[in-house]
Amino acid sequence: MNKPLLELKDVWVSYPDKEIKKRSVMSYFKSRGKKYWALKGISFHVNQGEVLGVIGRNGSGKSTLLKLLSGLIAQDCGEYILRGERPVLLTLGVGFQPELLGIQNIYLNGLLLGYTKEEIDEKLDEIIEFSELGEFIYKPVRTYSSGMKSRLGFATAITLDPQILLLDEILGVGDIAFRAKCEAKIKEKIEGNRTVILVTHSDSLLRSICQTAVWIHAGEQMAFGDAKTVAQEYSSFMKRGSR
Ligand SMILES: Nc1ncnc2c1ncn2[C@@H]1O[C@H](COP(=O)(O)OP(=O)(O)OP(=O)(O)O)[C@@H](O)[C@H]1O
Repeated sequence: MNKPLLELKDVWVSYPDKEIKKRSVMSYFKSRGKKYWALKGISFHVNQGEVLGVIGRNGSGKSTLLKLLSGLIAQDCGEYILRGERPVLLTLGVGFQPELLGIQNIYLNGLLLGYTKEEIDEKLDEIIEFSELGEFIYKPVRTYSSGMKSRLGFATAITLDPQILLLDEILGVGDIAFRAKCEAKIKEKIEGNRTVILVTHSDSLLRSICQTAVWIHAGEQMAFGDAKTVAQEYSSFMKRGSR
């Protein structure tokens, strides 16, 4: 059997202590060098062609995990093994220049994701069609709603087809019809042997499109495995209202 495309082994990630700002100047000096651990010992793997869901409450560390996987930040300790191309992170509105037109942002994002102008030219019509933005594609992104930004970002990243796509709550916005279209496109990626890692608050999304899932709570890994089982554990936990 092939080795996983991506593996984390006991990975820890910290930020400078976020409480420092609130304290006095003296306590700032006393606490210099202190760390806030956003991820504490995360271990999981993703195989080629799998869709992995990352679930957890607000502030649990999901975005931090995606930032780590995309190479935006590095772990303090533990191992991150990548046996493929660097994953491409798609977050809502990140990387958009509000004063540029939608179509210019497609090129900007495409280039930032590492594609050439010719590759983007080739896919441009498909991206615009998928986004369903119509004439808005020739308007500045500052005039877009959050749903429209999400359409543009999703259409660009999914059409350019990276080997590993990271989606940060991108499916939580937009109308039901567009969401269904995105889900269908992700399923198409799975059939095309592409790998997707997506962050969500929705256990039903985990059940419908993910094969495996990781549940993170306050930086700690509560579960990793079959998506339906993890979704079940997460929803019972949420119903109990545990903290
Ligand atoms: N740049 C940063 N500096 C300091 N602390 C940070 C930074 N970014 C995130 N954190 C903290 O790390 C923790 C995890 O944040 P993260 O954004 O990864 O959570 P999340 O699960 O994605 O949350 P949400 O669901 O609300 O988007 C939070 O307590 C957050 O305040």
